Amino acid sequence: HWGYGKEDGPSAWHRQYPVAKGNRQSPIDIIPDEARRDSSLGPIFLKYDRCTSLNISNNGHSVVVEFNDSDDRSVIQGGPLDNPYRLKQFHFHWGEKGCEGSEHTVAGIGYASELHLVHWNAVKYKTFEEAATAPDGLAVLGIFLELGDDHRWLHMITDALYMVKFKGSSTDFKGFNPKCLLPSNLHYWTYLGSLTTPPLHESVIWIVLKESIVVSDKQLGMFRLLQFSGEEDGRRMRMENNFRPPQPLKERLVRSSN
Ligand SMILES: COc1cc(C[n+]2ccc3cc(OS(N)(=O)=O)ccc3c2)cc(OC)c1OC
Ligand SMILES: [Zn+2]
Repeated sequence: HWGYGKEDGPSAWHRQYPVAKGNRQSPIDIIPDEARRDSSLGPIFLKYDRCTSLNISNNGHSVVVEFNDSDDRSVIQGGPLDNPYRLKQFHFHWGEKGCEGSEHTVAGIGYASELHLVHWNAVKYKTFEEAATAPDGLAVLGIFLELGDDHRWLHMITDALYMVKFKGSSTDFKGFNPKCLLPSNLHYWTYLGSLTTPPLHESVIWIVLKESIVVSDKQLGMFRLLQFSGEEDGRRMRMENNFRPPQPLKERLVRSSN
């Protein structure tokens, strides 16, 4: 199975997932000076007020909070999107030290972590699975985390991590609204890309926020208490460095909101 180690990590994924060498892979290094400012790109709107979080779980690659996506109660819309996309889950990627851990980089600079809010096009497709294989099926909002003071709301997630320490563990996680994890400014870069983990489907409209949020090293350190491995697995494998490095931009254009 795939992972982030030497043998099963990102450089080996192409063997089982040949699309890893495709033309619209993610993440990428975003170069602000080369992004095209596009006046037709309006603001994005995050309508999360009626969102319903369900559970938090450890899937052996990250910690994931899933939402009820049976109707349009929580959606992202506007910006490069032709219609609303439904929030399905969010998860994080992080490193073992503060200078790397994000998946996207900005002019070669990495952040300590990156939050992905995964949405799917329920107008055109019947299920997440179907959308996940369509070129306009998913919209993932990427938010950079940098180190500084404690984030005032992140404790709501880090306080629950001890309950999902091992791969395959899950627990109720109701009443969490990810709006509290957004930066004050929603200016963004956008480009066409892929899932950053296997199956690496080239089905993602990426929206990466320019402004990062600030979390403390103590808070991020709590994520490193998670394990890649299951409770019964002999070898303990601390969950860290679960990020894919930037992929070739190929013929793509990165656009910038105003
Ligand atoms: C619920 O069924 C699925 C769950 C998942 C779970 N999943 C796997 C990998 C993912 C990678 C993601 O990539 S990222 N890091 O770019 O956000 C986002 C959501 C993901 C969700 C994937 C599927 O097919 C792609 C599924 O349909 C079979
Ligand atoms: Zn991700």
